[in-house]
Amino acid sequence: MKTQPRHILIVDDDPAVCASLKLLLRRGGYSASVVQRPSEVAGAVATTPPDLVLLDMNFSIDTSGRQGLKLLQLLRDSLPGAPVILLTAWATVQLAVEGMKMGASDFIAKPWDNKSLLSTIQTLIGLNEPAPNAPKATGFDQIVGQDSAFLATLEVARRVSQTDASVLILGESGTGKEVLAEAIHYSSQRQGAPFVRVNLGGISQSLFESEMFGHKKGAFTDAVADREGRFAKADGGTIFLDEIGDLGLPSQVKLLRVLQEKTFEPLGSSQPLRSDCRVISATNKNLSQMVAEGSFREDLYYRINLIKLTLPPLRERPGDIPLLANHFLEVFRNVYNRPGLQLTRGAVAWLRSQPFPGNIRELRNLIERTVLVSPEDELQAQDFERHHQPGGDKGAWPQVGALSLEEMEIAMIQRAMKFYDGHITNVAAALGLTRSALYRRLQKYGIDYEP
Ligand SMILES: Nc1ncnc2c1ncn2[C@@H]1O[C@H](COP(=O)(O)OP(=O)(O)OP(=O)(O)O)[C@@H](O)[C@H]1O
Repeated sequence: MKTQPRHILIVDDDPAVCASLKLLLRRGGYSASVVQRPSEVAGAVATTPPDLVLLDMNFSIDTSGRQGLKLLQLLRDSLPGAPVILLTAWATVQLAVEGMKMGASDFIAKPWDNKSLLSTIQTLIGLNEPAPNAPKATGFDQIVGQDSAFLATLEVARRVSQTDASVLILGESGTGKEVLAEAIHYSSQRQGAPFVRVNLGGISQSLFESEMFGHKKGAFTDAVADREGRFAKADGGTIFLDEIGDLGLPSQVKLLRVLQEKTFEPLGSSQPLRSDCRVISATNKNLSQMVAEGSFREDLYYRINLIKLTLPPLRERPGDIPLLANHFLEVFRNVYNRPGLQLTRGAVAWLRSQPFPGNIRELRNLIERTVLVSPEDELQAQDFERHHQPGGDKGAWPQVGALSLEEMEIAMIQRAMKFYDGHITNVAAALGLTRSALYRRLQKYGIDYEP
């Protein structure tokens, strides 16, 4: 059975823009029609309801953009289900933001990039269609969970993995944001190209440009050689912008420009480079609140979240705890070569009852710690209780610069010695050391112990 091509309406008063968009869309397999006068939009929509609308925001009769917003309102009222993409000039990004608030799906700055415009259209139209019976993508195999809200999020992630749509993943620390970003990448067409993770919370403002865009030798005092930035490394693949909520305002504007224009200049070079990379961002911050408070740019917020995926905290899906616990136990059976490892029913019930503020990471770490220090293969509730440090996996690290590595090592050994009442075998196992390596350190740092 041959399916009808999807229909797209172009609303723009510039005949040259209309002609080139129409050609592009037809080549992309869509049917397209054009309306150049605002007064004709309602009629065109009524005659052939489009699946998607491309709407210019800068009509020459009204440079303020009001005309565009009025048309957007009309389209939202008459075609509530059809996505609208706004076409704007770079200088009028604020206008696009207003449009997004009124329900537009995305905005594209003129001059647009053909490939990314087609990919945005494909994504938005695809989201409105029933789920395809495509085989499940392999990148998702390692993701465990049955909770219905969680599965709904995974389903959207699976669908968008096949597109180049920008994705924003929200969720508390340890809920699996990075795992999900990787799954999207490894089940996309880009799976053969790099997945480049950047922890934006860990990059100082002064290093942002050199880290992201690279630099030429001599661009600044320490630039002793050319250096490739993260955007160049991610070319053809996916860039994962982790902790994007921690990015300072001056860096936000630099990032927005690259995402908008898909080009960047390494420091010390005037030669712009192109990066064809898919952008996935993540944060545990409340970005919309940050936008309201002015600490996160609204235009950047809309640029990165064509698709927003929210991962629930583990305490909201306690039914998944037994599944995850058994999954991790299987991992550690293999890693530590202990095929007999088992969880008692009591242990599963106890794990289920815990709030796990550090989410899945905390659960995983607790299981690993308990496996490491328990001589028995059958793990009981008490074994877990003993090694549980509620919230201890979340934010327990000292500030950068507060301690040297050596000081941290000493503090950790002292803590473990106290925790196990000086029981050397347990302390060594908990720290991942052999007994003799632990003795060497105890002597080196002058920590008291009973031989
Ligand atoms: N659904 C899941 N199934 C199996 N393992 C998971 C799942 N979600 C998370 N994990 C595991 O939990 C740990 C934490 O996950 P991840 O690093 O993706 O979290 P995060 O949300 O990115 O955390 P942060 O915000 O602190 O960077 C990892 O070891 C990961 O393998």
